[in-house]
Amino acid sequence: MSIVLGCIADDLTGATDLAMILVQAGMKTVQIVGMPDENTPVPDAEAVVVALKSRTTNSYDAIRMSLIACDWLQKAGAKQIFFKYCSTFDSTKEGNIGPVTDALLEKLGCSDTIACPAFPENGRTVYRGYLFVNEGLLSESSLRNHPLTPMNDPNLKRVLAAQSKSHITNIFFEDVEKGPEAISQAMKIRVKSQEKTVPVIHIIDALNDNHLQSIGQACQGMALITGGSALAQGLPDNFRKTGWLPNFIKKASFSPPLGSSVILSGSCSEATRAQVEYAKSRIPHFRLDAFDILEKKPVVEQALEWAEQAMKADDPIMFYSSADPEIITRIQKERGRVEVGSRVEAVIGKIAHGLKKIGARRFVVAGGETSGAVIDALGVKTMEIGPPIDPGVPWTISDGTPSLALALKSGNFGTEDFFLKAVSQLKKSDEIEKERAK
Ligand SMILES: Nc1ncnc2c1ncn2[C@@H]1O[C@H](COP(=O)(O)OP(=O)(O)OP(=O)(O)O)[C@@H](O)[C@H]1O
Ligand SMILES: O=C(O)[C@@H](O)C(=O)CO
Repeated sequence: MSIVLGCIADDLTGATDLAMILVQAGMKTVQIVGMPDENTPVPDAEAVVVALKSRTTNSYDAIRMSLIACDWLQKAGAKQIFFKYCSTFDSTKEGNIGPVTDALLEKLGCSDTIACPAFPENGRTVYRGYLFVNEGLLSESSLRNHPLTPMNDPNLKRVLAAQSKSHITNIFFEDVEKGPEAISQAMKIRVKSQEKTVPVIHIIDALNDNHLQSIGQACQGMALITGGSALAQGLPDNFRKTGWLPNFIKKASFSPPLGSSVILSGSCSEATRAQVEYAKSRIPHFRLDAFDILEKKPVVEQALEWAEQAMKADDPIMFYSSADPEIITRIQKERGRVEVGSRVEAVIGKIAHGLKKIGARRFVVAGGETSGAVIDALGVKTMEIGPPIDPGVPWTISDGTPSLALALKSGNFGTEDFFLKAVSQLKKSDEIEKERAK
C-alpha cells in the first residue's frame, strides 16, 4: 500500500476530524502527531494526516513545520497535498492560513489552489465568500469570543487577503451548483485573467455535501488543496478513477483498551461549556481554576489526589478549566492571552500524564490546543481512527504501550451529552466484545 493523499492539519482535533472523513470515504488513514522526520516510519496507509500545532504559533514556525511535513509526505509518495484548517477559518490577523498556503503553493510550484472551509453537516457553509455558522454569519457566532483566534470578519476574501501574498478570488455558488466542469472552468478563467505573477487562491462557495463532492472532483490533479475536513469527502473517488485506490472499502476493526475513563476539557467554546454543564450534573468533576494555575498553586497535585479516590468508582470523571467569556477576557487582560493559554494547557497535560499512571486508558479531551497538550504529555505519536461519536469526532487508538483510547473533540463540535455519549459508546463495545468472547 502506498500513500496517495498527504494531509497537513493545523491542529490535532482538526486532524482527527479529517482522518475520520477519509476513513468514512474508504481510505485507510493514519494520523501522525507532530512533525515527522527521517526516522518516522511510513505507515501502511492510503492517506496520512500530519497533525501540527500551528494554528496559533507565529507564522515563521507554522510555515517551517508545514514545509517539513509536506516534504516528508511527498517523499512518502503523496500525490496530492491537503492543508486542513478549521471550518470556522480560525486564524489571527497575521495567519496562519494565508502564510502557510502561500509557502505550500511556492514549494509545490502551483499556479493556484482552493480555499473552502465549509462543513455543512456541522452548520458551516460558504455563500458569496461569506462564512456562515448555522443560521448566522461567522462574526455573529460564538467564534467572535474565541480565546485565541476571535473571528470578527465573515468575509473570507478580506480575511485571507490580509494574511496572504497570493491573489484571492471567489467562485460563487452558481458555478458550484453546475458541477465539477463549471468549477474547473471558473478556476482556469481566474488564473488566466490574473495579471500579477503571484498564485491564485479561489475561495469556493459550498452549501451542502453535493457541492463539496463537485469541488473535490474539480480538484483532481491539483497538487495542493486547502480547506475544512468535509472537502475531503470528494477526493477518494478521484483516486479510484486513476486506479491509485481500490474500488472496495475494507472495514477496520476497533478494540479499545480497558481502563478508567476520564474527560479533560480546556475548551471554552459555547458548545463545550454546555457539554461540561451537562456532565457536571451527572458525574464526579474537578474544576481547574486558571487564576490558581497562574498563581502556581499545587493544582496538579490536588487534581490527581482527588482522582485517585474518584477513579475507584466505575464512573468517568471530569476535569475542566472551561470558563465563560467574561472570565477569560478578565484573566487574559491581566496576564496575556498566550501566557494564560499555555499555562492552562500545561497543567491539563500534566494531569493527563498523572491519570495515565494511575490507570486511565480512555481519554475524552475537549479543545484543539488542549488536545495537543494532552497528546504531547501522553507521548502519543500515531493514532488509528475508529468509529465516529459525532460529526467530526471519532474514537481513536494510540500507538505505544499501553495503548490508549482517545476522543479529541474540536471546541465547537458535539451534542450536549457528548462526553457521556463517548464513554458509553466504548462501554457498549466492551459488552459486545464480552458476549462474543463467551
Ligand atoms: N479558564 C480559562 N481561562 C483562560 N484560558 C483558558 C481557560 N481554560 C482554558 N483556557 C485556554 O483556552 C484555550 C482553548 O483553546 P482550545 O483549542 O483548547 O479549545 P477551542 O478553541 O474551543 O477548540 P478548537 O481549537 O478545537 O476549536 C486553551 O489555550 C486553553 O488553555
Ligand atoms: O474544522 C473544524 O471545525 C475542526 O476540525 C477544527 O479544526 C476545530 O479546531
